[in-house]
Amino acid sequence: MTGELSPIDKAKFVAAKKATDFVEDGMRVGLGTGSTAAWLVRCLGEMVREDGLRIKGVPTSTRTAELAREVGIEVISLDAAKWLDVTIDGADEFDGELNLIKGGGGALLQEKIVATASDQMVVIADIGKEVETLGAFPLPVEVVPFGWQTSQALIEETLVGMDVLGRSSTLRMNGDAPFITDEGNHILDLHLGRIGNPRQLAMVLNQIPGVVENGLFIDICDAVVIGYGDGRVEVRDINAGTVEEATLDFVETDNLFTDLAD
Ligand SMILES: O=C[C@H](O)[C@H](O)[C@H](O)COP(=O)(O)O
Repeated sequence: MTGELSPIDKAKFVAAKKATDFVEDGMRVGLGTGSTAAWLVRCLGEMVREDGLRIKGVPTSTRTAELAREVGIEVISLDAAKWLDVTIDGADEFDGELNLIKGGGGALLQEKIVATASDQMVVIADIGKEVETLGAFPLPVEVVPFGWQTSQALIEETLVGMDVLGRSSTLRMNGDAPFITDEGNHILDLHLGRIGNPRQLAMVLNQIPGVVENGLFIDICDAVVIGYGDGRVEVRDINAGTVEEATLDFVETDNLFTDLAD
């Protein structure tokens, strides 16, 4: 892809670019999934090819694994890495405590496993992902295909006792067929509107038979790099309690912008 980027792509790009500050030579790095994470993979690939950065990447989806290999990043499995220095990933929503909704692209299971096996998780996002209260974005829940409608009914029943606005859910589709995750499961999107107690909901959902994992990431994220369409970035570190602001230049190269992942 060449030419002028939209403000939202600029915001995603500068967040991803700034987040490369968290990556040092020799690190084992968890590579997220989605359009923002794709920018990160491309930026890291460029650093590998042009600056000699040596990293081992653990991808969170087959899509990211393909892109990482394509841009020159050495890819290893999580079991080979055992533990990661940092994972950098996108999010669908983040709140003031850096709790997240993830899974809009269906990769939440591998993403949560990889993020929790890391010393640090850094989220990269455009400013539109920040919310006061999680829940406007439908919460993805990964369920096994066997008896998924029973799991769905149990989930909706469980939501009656929860601090949420809505309780309906829909099976995610891919055209005419159910969406299938990398682990061969389905995704139910929960239309909750507002999640009053995300910590409680995350625990309760995972007790329901058939539920594999949910897209609430509680106390997992350490820092967020927020991008704006004009090139500004803000790095909020929840542990250090610091906020850093900067402005990045756009350096559009064919290397970085060809085959932009969706
Ligand atoms: O399953 C997908 C992931 O959780 C993504 O990181 C999330 O959906 C954000 O994606 P994007 O950067 O494309 O908005």
